[in-house]
Amino acid sequence: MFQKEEMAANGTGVTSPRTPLKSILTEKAKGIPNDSAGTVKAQTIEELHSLQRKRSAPNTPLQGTAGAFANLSEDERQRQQLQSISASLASLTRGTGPKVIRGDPGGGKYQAVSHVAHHHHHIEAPVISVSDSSLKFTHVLYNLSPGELYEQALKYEKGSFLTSTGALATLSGAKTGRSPRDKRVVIDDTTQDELWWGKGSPNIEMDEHTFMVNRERAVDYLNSLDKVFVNDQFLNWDPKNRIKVRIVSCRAYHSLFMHNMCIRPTPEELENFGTPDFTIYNAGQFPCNRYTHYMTSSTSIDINLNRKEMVILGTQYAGEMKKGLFSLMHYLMPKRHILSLHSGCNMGKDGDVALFFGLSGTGKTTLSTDHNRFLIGDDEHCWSDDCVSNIEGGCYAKCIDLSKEKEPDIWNAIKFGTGETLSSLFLDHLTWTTIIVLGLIFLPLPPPFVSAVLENVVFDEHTREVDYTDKSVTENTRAAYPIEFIPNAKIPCFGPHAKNVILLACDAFGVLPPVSKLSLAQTMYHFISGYTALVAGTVDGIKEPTATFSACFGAAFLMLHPTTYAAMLAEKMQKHGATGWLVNTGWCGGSYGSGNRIKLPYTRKIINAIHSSSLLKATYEKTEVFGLEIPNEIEGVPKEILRPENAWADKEAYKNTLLKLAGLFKNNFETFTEYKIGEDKKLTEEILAAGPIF
Ligand SMILES: Nc1ncnc2c1ncn2[C@@H]1O[C@H](COP(=O)(O)OP(=O)(O)OP(=O)(O)O)[C@@H](O)[C@H]1O
Ligand SMILES: O=C([O-])CC(=O)C(=O)O
Ligand SMILES: [Ca+2]
Ligand SMILES: [Mn+2]
Repeated sequence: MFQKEEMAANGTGVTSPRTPLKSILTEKAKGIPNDSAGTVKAQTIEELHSLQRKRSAPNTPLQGTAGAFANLSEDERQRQQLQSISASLASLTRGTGPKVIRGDPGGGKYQAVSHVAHHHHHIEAPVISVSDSSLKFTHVLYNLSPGELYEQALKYEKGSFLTSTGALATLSGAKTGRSPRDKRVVIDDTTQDELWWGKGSPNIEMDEHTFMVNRERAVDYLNSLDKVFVNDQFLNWDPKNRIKVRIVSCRAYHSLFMHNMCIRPTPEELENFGTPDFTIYNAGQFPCNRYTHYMTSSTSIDINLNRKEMVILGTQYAGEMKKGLFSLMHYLMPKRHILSLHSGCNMGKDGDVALFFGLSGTGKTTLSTDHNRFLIGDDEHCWSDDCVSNIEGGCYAKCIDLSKEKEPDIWNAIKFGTGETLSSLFLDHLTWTTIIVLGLIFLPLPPPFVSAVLENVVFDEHTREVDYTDKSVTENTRAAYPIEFIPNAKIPCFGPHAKNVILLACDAFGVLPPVSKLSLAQTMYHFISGYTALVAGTVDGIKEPTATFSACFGAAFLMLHPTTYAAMLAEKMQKHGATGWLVNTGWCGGSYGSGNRIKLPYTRKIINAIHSSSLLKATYEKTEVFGLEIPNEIEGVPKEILRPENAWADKEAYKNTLLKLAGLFKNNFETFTEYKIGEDKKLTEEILAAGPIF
């Protein structure tokens, strides 16, 4: 608010010398009370504009709450927060953190809250201004709200636009998918023994020193900017196993993406945030130095588990951050005997939970988002001794050919607005013991304002309507939206143990049946195989479907050997009596090119029959080669598509294709034949026998 003297000022700081004109008599002067609220309490345009925005710091800790810092003044709290961020951004060679200041360098509303922090971290070195970089300020945009991030994006980031539904459309730059070949993991004394290295592993090694070179490059780049975005957020809805993450990035798009995808802390939670468990330095706009050891391109995504850090150089594809954190969870959770899963998850009205495993584009998001069921999450989960919990706070849907009719909930989630939280509705689905065990208290929260980010979509310049069929930028167009945008999301996002484990494969060969019931050994066989025909686009450079095997339906994110996760899954399925299913969401009646992709409404009917247990009661017939149990009928699904050989016109071609695929399975599994799965040798033998026989 302006002071009296400033009110008299004309906005340039100079008091007007003019004598005011004689005022015209108003109604008030005539003795008529003016009860209309029609006049603004401002003397200048600048003052009027200043009235528009009420001073607040929505993401700063609330005053007067009984947190750890409750006795700290607001100033002291802000100072500590800035100190922590300065420490995160510290150059480890110079031994100091940058001078950080809160707010937008462009003169945003936080300018006045600015607070210099020049603090030492790690190494207590004397302050010598060794370079110009230590003289400049880095402005920190800390946990901005979607509205603020919109303004930042629209003002400063080329390719950012408002779409007709209020979602923010952005471009991810040259990369429109992840770059798994450029992912590196630091090998040290611990990780050398703990992690999965070598053939089939996604973990390409990097030494600590090279990591530090890339880290310094990223940190220097970030500090050279006028401003950086900092998000402090959580992973995992299970409060006992929550992980605190800090994401430092240079684009509002990245900050908004992570705001949507990670769990959003309440102001009180933020107050007690403290030191993050893991930090991402996203300097994706800046390339890595190709002269650096291990670099094979200008892109480098580096994870250092010991330092609890990740560095991104040379790619702005936001999915790298999401999946980098998922890799972290694949390391941290098994250490706590919790299984991390690349799966979707939903729950029926009776509390029956289903997991949907599958590689990118096989239908995890599409099929877990089901209007008749409660969504727990669409992509990343943990299965502990207590519950199945979502790791994330948002969903990431493919939106190529998205249609309002086929996927209404996803379509409607691509907006700017408030989410619906139905937390209280779900209380009766969890027993009180579960609630006590989890130590949870549910408080109805006001629905926050949130917003979807649309990546790489094409829209009409004038109407701003998105054309979801347009692949001009990429096939891998995506929408990232907070989970509250799904009307029947189950918040908090966790539920009881899984009853059905659905393995999704998008079979481009068209020989796998649309659905089959699996024995435990078969479930494990197919889980370890992780077959699909990779659908175009998500992994950079792949444009057409090709057969892929990816252990645990997500080898790209595994940190430990696949058998670790497989053994845990087997144990949990056995213990909780879960049934495994293999669902082909890919081709039928012929391979890719001659047959057609199975219609989504049919797949939904199949999934419904699994959920309702009606499929469990069906009669089955075993197929040759893969030995899969196929149901004889499912209501609403044409009988002729249930058995692939009936759907193929050319029976000979079918048989050949089937054998070809079986051969690919066999080849792929060879790597695993020497491993033991779980405690039981019997299970290992059964799994080996559960593959195709020909
Ligand atoms: N029969 C079908 N079953 C499931 N999805 C189908 C089917 N036919 C077409 N699709 C389309 O396939 C895509 C499935 O993508 P989805 O976003 O669900 O992948 P995902 O498994 O969540 O992958 P990612 O891990 O990359 O997010 C959607 O675009 C969906 O419309
Ligand atoms: O990471 C991505 O780009 C999308 C995704 O969920 C996956 O590939 O599994
Ligand atoms: Ca998805
Ligand atoms: Mn995924």
